[in-house]
Amino acid sequence: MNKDTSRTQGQKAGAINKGERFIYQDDDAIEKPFNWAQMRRLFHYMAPYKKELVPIIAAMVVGTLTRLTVPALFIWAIDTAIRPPEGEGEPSVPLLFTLAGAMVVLYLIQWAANNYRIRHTNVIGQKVIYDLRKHLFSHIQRLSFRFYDKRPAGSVLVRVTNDVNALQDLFTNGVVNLLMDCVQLVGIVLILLIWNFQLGLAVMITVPLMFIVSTSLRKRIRFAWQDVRMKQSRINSHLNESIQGMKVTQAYVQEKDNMRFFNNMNEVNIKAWNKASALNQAFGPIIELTAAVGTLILFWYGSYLIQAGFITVGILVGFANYIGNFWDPINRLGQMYSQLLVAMASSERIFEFIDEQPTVGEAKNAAPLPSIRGDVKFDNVVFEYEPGRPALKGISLNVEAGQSIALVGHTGSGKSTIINLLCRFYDPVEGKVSIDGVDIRDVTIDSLRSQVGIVLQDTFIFSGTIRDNIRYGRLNATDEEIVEAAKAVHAHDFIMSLPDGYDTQVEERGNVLSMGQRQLLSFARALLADPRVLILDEATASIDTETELKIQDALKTLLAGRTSFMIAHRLSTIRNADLIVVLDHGKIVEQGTHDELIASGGVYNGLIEAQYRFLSA
Ligand SMILES: Nc1ncnc2c1ncn2[C@@H]1O[C@H](COP(=O)(O)OP(=O)(O)OP(=O)(O)O)[C@@H](O)[C@H]1O
Repeated sequence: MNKDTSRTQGQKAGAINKGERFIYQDDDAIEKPFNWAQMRRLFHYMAPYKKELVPIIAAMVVGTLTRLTVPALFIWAIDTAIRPPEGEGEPSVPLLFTLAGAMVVLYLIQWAANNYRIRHTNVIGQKVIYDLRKHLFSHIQRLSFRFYDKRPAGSVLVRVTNDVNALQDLFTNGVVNLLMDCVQLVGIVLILLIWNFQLGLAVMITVPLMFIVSTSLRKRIRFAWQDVRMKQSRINSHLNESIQGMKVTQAYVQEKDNMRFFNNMNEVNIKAWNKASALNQAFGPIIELTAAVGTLILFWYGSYLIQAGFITVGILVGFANYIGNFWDPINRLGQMYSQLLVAMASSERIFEFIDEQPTVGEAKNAAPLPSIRGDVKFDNVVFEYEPGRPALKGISLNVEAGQSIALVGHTGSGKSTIINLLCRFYDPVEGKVSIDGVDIRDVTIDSLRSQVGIVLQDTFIFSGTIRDNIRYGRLNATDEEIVEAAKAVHAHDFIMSLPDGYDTQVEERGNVLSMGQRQLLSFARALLADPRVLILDEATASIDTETELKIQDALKTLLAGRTSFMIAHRLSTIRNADLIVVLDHGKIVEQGTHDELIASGGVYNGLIEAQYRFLSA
């Protein structure tokens, strides 16, 4: 069973149980005191709506003032129209009716003002949430691969969805209610103290006591909500992984085990939620008890003051009325405080992402990379994903524009890493990568990546039409250009055989398409983008000879006139390359053409022989 380990910064609460199949690392717990700077930062998102807030605040002030005026009319009615003190006139029914009419008018004004306030704060709240989510998403899109290496997709998802949603209440009505309650409280306190200072103090004597008790609850509530978010994040990470890996789960009949694991997480989540919710609820009874004691004091001390002739009956009724209105905002402020704590926990998690800087940053004076020819140079490049474990150990490579390079080597030898550096998904620890003699760290990332095309082994198909998927290569391409590109890579025929041709809807990841078809689509996408440098991670899955021939032919079209780097698995692709680079444990151990390398009888020759042996076995 999970232990709650989410208390200390940097502490990983990840391991579920020794020997469990899935191990998730929770996000680091973020432990900071309630901090106004962070709240100010959050409220900064409301700044663009300052003007729209003015009439809302005006409505709030009008609503509060009318609410505060009504008890004053009660006192007037009792002390003047119903039971005037001896010698100060007679009871007056017309005055009573006038005052009742005035109260009705005040109630109507209050109703209209509240209506306006609620409707418009909701609209502004939604806009703020929209902006915050947009900011967060656009920021995480810029974050480097290192950021994603460390986090399961589900935990990133939770911050953009759940954590932002958790701020919804705060922005839709919390902020304005907070202001309203503060104004109401200050108003009531002033009125009570002015009417009768002693009685005012006496009924409010319980307030400090309540604050002392509730303060001790605050810290626990904050941690409890933070814990809930972490447990939810863990569920989401698992869910995300389970859905992605559903085929494997079913193929290995792991549903039961998966279910057990999920139940376990679900249970832990419910417990965390119940704990936080119970702590939250504790505020209510504390307020009620304080209110009851306050009322007792009012009637006990108030009766004494009436008897002693210090106050009138009207004042006592007025006090009772105000006191009724006094605990409401205090109760709401207590709840609001919990809401603020929830928002605090979520905003900490959101700002943690927003403050994350891309490790692959853009130099201050980065200029756009001019149109390139396609000369690529690796200059003694050293790289490590994790400190002390170099994945590339001094790679030097000189590639002329238009050359095709095949990267070969055992699994884990560093082929993909070379490509990751060329696209600047990571930066080298030592040495440099340059294109046309320009260090790629000195140019803007957009200008670099828009000239370096990449076709990945696991071709990503987005949900949408086939046409949209090809157009992803160049968004302003015309329909004709799309068809032309598809024809050039032999994708046109299979596309036309689909029910709606280019308008056929494909689901996320393109599950309805075969491996070969997905490859051809990605070739069309790359051809449309027309990059000078093309990177190709060749799919290893064996496909039928006819598709293989089509792919070979499509490749020829795709590679013509470009510098290309291929992580090549097919012998035909490797053989046709201008230069074969053989990697082993992060080092280049051989390079040359196919014939040269075979003749030298080294590592490459061994790899090819092994492949032949495997095929003929
Ligand atoms: N994101 C990562 N974080 C940490 N280490 C990594 C990461 N990606 C790769 N590595 C490590 O870096 C080394 C080189 O990996 P790389 O992916 O470049 O190999 P490869 O030659 O492309 O392998 P394959 O043919 O299996 O795709 C390996 O030891 C691998 O474990």
